[in-house]
Amino acid sequence: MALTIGIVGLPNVGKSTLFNALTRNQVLAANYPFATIEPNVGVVPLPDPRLNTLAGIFGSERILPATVSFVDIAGIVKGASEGEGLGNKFLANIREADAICQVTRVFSDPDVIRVEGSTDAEGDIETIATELILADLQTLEKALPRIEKEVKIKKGDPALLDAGKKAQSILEAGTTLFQGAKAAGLDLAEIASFQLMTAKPFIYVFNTDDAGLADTAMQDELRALVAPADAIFLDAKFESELVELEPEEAREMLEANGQEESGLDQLAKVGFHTLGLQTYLTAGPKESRAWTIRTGWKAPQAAGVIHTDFERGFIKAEVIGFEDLVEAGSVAAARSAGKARIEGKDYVMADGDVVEFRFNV
Ligand SMILES: Nc1ncnc2c1ncn2[C@@H]1O[C@H](COP(=O)(O)OP(=O)(O)OP(=O)(O)O)[C@@H](O)[C@H]1O
Ligand SMILES: [Mg+2]
Repeated sequence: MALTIGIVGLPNVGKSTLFNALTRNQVLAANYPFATIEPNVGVVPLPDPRLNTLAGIFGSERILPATVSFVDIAGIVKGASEGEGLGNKFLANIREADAICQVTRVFSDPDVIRVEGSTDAEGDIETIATELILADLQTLEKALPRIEKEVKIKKGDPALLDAGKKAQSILEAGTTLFQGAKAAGLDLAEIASFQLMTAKPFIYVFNTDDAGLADTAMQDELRALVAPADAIFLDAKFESELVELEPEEAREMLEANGQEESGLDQLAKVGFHTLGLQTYLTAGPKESRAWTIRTGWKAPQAAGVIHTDFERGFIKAEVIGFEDLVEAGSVAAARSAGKARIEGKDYVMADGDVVEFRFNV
């Protein structure tokens, strides 16, 4: 499962700077609006120290972490739905994303230009939300009449039409679908095929500076503003410098800055949390590898991520919890300590399960 996160925000707020830090890339990040025109896509391995431990136990030749793709697009301005700035057609590049990461400026550097109409974080968040709502409305205005016609000649799905109309009225009231669906009795799964932007889970990244990282009162305020969505506070410029350093140096820099973990690692974790994802692990002499699944998935479904044959021919799984395996020191020792469990098709996977699937082909 390739997890994709689309990055949105006003122009010149640090989206590409964040993207570069995330992907160790060198796309143009510059102090003028609309530096980004064409989208940038980058794949980021998800840091997981458990894989190094497993590779040690199994003598694995290589490590394959789970990955997250990030898509950095142009900035959106007020009126984008009517063609202001670069318009909003470029949003198509994040239609298929699993989640949206909204970058909001809270750093104060007066040398970095704010686009017209941008004043504070709250106003900026509202501008972006409004433009995404308008873009979704445009999508529905195109799609619904077509479905309506199909339904009339008994070719379309009336339930889809109903769900689409419900979505339309939520959006017309100025609410994002993610926030408004539940109260309106709309199941987001029913409108998945429209690929609406505001139906996706949101993660808010507040791009700040040293002063902001230390200002917990400001952080609490912004966190409350976007709750129940997750909020992350990081200095994208600092993060992009951090990734240039050797890991040891980077750790020292972080410590000197009073941070336990880089903003990027936080973002990866929060992304997983927001999307209800977790990883399970496989290991052997060839490779130690992490696999991304949804929380609550059962063993056969999890096996299907490796290969569809694994799901179809699933017999059972031998499962050892990561901590148990480390404590025992080897699979054989874990087995004799009774820590290796044979699980059937109804087993609900836990994060950090080390698994070997048995299947028929
Ligand atoms: N935390 C920060 N503190 C100070 N300056 C920053 C910070 N983050 C980014 N910047 C600066 O802000 C400017 C704009 O950054 P960037 O190009 O990443 O923005 P963007 O959102 O991608 O803009 P666009 O929509 O035009 O592509 C750059 O000069 C960058 O160095
Ligand atoms: Mg950019």
